[in-house]
Amino acid sequence: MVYPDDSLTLHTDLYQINMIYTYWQTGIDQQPVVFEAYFRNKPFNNGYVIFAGLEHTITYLKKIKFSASDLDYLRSLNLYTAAFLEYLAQWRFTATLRAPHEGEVMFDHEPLLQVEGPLVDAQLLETALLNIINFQTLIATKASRIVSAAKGEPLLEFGTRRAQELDAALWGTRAAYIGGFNATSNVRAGKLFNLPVSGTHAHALVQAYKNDYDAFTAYAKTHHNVVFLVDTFDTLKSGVPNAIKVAREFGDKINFQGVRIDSGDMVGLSQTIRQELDRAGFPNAKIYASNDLDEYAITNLKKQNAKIDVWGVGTKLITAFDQPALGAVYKMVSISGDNTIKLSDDDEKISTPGKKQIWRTDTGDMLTLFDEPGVGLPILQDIFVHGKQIYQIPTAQAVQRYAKDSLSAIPAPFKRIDSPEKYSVSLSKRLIEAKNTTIQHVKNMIKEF
Ligand SMILES: Nc1ncnc2c1ncn2[C@@H]1O[C@H](COP(=O)(O)OP(=O)(O)OP(=O)(O)O)[C@@H](O)[C@H]1O
Ligand SMILES: O=P(O)(O)OC[C@H]1O[C@H](OP(=O)(O)OP(=O)(O)O)[C@H](O)[C@@H]1O
Ligand SMILES: O=C(O)c1cccnc1
Repeated sequence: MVYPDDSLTLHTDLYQINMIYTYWQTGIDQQPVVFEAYFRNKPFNNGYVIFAGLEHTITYLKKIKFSASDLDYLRSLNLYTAAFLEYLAQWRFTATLRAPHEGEVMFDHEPLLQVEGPLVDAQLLETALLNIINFQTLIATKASRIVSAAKGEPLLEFGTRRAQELDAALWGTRAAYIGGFNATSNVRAGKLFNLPVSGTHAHALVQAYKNDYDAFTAYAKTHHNVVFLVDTFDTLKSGVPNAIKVAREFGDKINFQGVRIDSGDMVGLSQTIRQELDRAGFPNAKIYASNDLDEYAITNLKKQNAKIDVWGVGTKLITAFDQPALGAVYKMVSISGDNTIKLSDDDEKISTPGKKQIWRTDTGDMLTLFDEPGVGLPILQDIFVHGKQIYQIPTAQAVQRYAKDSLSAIPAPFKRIDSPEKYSVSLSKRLIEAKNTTIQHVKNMIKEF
């Protein structure tokens, strides 16, 4: 079924709407609250994350309201009164959203998003906000690790065919770009986000012409800046010699860029291919490689002195193969000016109450109460104020640059992809006091009950 007025407003869990119904019936839906999103464990045992998802968050919030078909659908559930549906029809987003710059380096327990406003607004948004930032931050972080392993060599994002459906491919490749990838093979992502697009050709081209020579010749006749895929039948006996033959025959006409290998022993093959290309007079031709690559495979291949210049990475990046979810949660930290907390037997899971700010200094980050004076750079900034967008979305290029600069300000030991040192994130004295007071307060409440 396609609804002409479909919206993302119902992209939420049913329980959010059920809670809003209760808040509304009991008259607390407009109480001022603050919710914050944060994660407890850094993914991939990495030392940091790259915050991503802000652009999608903004486009989601800009359009959020219940459409006629949204309301018809809710009516069909027979869970709510007509008066409540009318209330939803009139509802508009009026909260304030704070977030770090997209591309900012962030750490566990730091607010990635802060929503301040009516309880109804903050509650409705939880699911979609977490859905967006959990995925994109995860992929940008994975990309950043792969970029670190490639040590400045170009990285192409090839993951669309293996991504978890269309949206994940699209926003995932943008996140990969923020994390430092140079280009994507996804043409729609190129169009929508103005990302550089790039690509070679597949085995099908060689199969279609039945042999390497005819395939490369046909491709060379129709393209400039060509990269030939040389491993369809036999890399060294057919693919590489025919690539060289065609490159020589076409000369300047095709601006031969190099060859891609996608199977076999990438170390031995790349070393031999390098010698062959050099000997044939193509010392500037590059060797592209792809095939289940990630930061570990790239590190391993480099250690073995593989002669690879350009890395194509798909599946393991776009699916965050070794850790498919970032566990950011979204917790209420204050209601009607009172700090509030979620207790747990597990100390790690006790939330830190109060609306917060993050301050970055040379010696680490400090979380303070929002209005407390801090030292260093404040990380959370206003994105929407009372429902109005005040932050302009930068270009993807600017976000990528921001991520690079943000990362270069963090000392190397915290950025190792293997066993990084733990970056210091501390709580201010006032925040610790607020936490202890709130815990004591809740314990007294339980005792009285
Ligand atoms: N010399 C090497 N050292 C370490 N890893 C390598 C080396 N050569 C290839 N790899 C990596 O090993 C993995 C396994 O490759 P595998 O042998 O399954 O591929 P293949 O059989 O050659 O190709 P395919 O099955 O895709 O046609 C790939 O991720 C590849 O990038
Ligand atoms: O390996 P990835 O990191 O996911 O990169 C994308 C892969 O997509 C293509 O393969 P294709 O779908 O043709 O399958 P293949 O594995 O048989 O080459 C390409 O040749 C890469 O191998
Ligand atoms: O352009 C390529 O080489 C490419 C694109 C998508 C997937 N694998 C390879």
